[in-house]
Amino acid sequence: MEKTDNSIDSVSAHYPLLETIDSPADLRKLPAEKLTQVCAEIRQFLINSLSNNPGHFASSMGAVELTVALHYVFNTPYDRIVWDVGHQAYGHKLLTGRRDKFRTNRKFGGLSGFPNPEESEYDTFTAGHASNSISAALGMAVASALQHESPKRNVVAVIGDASISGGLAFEGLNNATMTRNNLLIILNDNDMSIDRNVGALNSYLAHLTTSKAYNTFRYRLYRLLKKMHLVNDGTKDFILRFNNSIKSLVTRQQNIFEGLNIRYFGPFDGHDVERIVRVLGDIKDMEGPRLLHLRTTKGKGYTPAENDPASWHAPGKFDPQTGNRQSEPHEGVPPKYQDVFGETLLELARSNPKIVGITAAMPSGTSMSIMQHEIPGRVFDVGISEGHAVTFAGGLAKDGMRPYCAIYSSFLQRAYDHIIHDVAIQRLPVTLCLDRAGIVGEDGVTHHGVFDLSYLRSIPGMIVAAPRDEITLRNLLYTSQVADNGPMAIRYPRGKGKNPDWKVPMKAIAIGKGERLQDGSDVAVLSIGPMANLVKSAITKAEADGISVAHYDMIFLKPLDEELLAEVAAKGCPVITVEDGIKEGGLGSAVTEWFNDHGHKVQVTRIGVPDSFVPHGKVPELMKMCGMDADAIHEAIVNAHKSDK
Ligand SMILES: Cc1ncc(C[n+]2csc(CCOP(=O)(O)OP(=O)(O)O)c2C)c(N)n1
Ligand SMILES: CC(=O)[C@@H](O)[C@H](O)COP(=O)(O)O
Ligand SMILES: [Mg+2]
Repeated sequence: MEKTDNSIDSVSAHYPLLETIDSPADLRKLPAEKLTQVCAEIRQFLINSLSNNPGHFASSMGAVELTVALHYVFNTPYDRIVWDVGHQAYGHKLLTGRRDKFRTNRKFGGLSGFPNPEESEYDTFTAGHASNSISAALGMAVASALQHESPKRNVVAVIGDASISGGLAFEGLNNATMTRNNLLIILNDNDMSIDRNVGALNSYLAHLTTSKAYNTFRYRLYRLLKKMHLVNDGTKDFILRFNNSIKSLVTRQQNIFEGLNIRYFGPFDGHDVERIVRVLGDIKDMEGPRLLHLRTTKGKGYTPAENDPASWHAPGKFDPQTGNRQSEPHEGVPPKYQDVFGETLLELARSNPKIVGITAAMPSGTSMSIMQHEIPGRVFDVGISEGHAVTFAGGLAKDGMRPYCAIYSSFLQRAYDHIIHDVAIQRLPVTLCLDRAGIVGEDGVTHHGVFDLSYLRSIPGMIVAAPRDEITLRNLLYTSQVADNGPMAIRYPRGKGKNPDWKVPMKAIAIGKGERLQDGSDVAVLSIGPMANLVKSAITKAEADGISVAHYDMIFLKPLDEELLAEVAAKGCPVITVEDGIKEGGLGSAVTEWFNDHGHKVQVTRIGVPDSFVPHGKVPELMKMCGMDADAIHEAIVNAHKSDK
């Protein structure tokens, strides 16, 4: 495990109460009046630690009180807390025995930046992709009821105001009252996604108020009935309906959750820890699904983050005293791929009025914001709804528009059938722009975009392309709007390219045509995407060893360049395929199948992500671990050459 420079962080600072808490059981020994101090110490710890070893900041800062209250009131880990997305769970990590390891957060071999059941029994479910907590927690609550667990197990889903708008969350809510369960949903409403939160539910939540008088009346009524032993399975529904009618009278609005028969409590101040503890104590033992609505401030307790929560979602290193963030040089530096995408799309949209942009809650992350600023009427932020985003694009394309739908590769996994059913079968000209393709680094196992080549290749009629550099990305984006070729996916990586001078005039690329980058006779390397750069370094080394290597950039995984493959087969030399995706079903598979299907006996070595889930760490560390770095490619060239002799 890598040793971290920890000079100014948590170790040197003093946290008198936090240091006594090695598990939630220690927290529960404290009197409730001490919890405010625990919260303050957690915040200070996060500021000190994350300023030096960066990660997700603002969400965890805003969730401190609810985290402390949950571990204080519930008997974790027996009771389950399911965190949605999981980027707000750093406080939870600190309270559950991982304070001393927090300096390794997001580092290779260190703590995961998200809850991870392999890391701790307190991390009850995989988190990273939004909106799964209600369904997962409901499953756990139902499992507990079916198995008549004793003592009764409480199950809590913690979900943000943006994540609850995802389709999967709605499906969970819809199903929540259909079975016997003891589910509690905590809605952590900070009126923010990563960027501004959007959508009708967001506006609804912003205007949702419940009178104090009503809340007090209901608690008292419930407590009284409980005391009189009148709350049981038979009376529960009646009480709920009675409550709802009173509430409609008092508040003059139908509560959306109560309309679904989920008891609603709130909204309460999510930073008043003692109050949250009291409310949780009151509603903890109620039967049936309940939702507690807490209003919180993203970045709470750190003024720069409160003032600009979007920039402080994951701010990188910063000075804890001033809030100054480490700035990156701009002049003469290669651009980020996302910015090449964003600026090129704007350029194309200026001259093609049919072009529209779609983002699923990631305008900044995908740089769709660039077009959004200049042509807001033609960019749609549809919220966390990758499936809807794709089907919506299908509808737009069906009636004449040219949608560019920019989604992180791993999040697009949520929309697989939408791609097939709502786009590909109808051959609609939707361009899927897959950002963060390949190994992404510190976000880890849930976020690596390594499955897309494989899962898109199997879809009939789908064009699947990956540029090796910024200029090819521009040309592919240009190509996808000049003719109607049906659906096209263009995948590109996280981070920067190589070429500061990328803004050259665009030209169309022939669909399904690769490029010979250099000729050679001993070994042929076929790569796709920016892996071409590593291949180039490996070839330079191999040439120094006296091996003559041909290098082809396939550009398209589908359709395959059959002429190019025939040329390679005719060489009669060993072939190495190189891709930054899972080997099963990707470029290596496609090339092997093609040689086999066309009767060519070619020895193929496949380099790519092995058949396992890749953890978190720096990209070069993970590439090395997967046997995909320049050294591994060089070694494969040398071995292939040897075995051919
Ligand atoms: C399926 C999916 N789409 C997009 C994302 C990227 N993403 C991570 S956090 C986030 C915003 C979450 O907002 P919210 O649920 O309100 O939590 P907050 O950060 O405000 O606490 C988004 C869009 C994701 N993790 N998963
Ligand atoms: C929690 C989440 O899913 C995002 O915040 C993600 O960490 C963003 O990663 P990028 O830094 O690649 O935009
Ligand atoms: Mg939010």
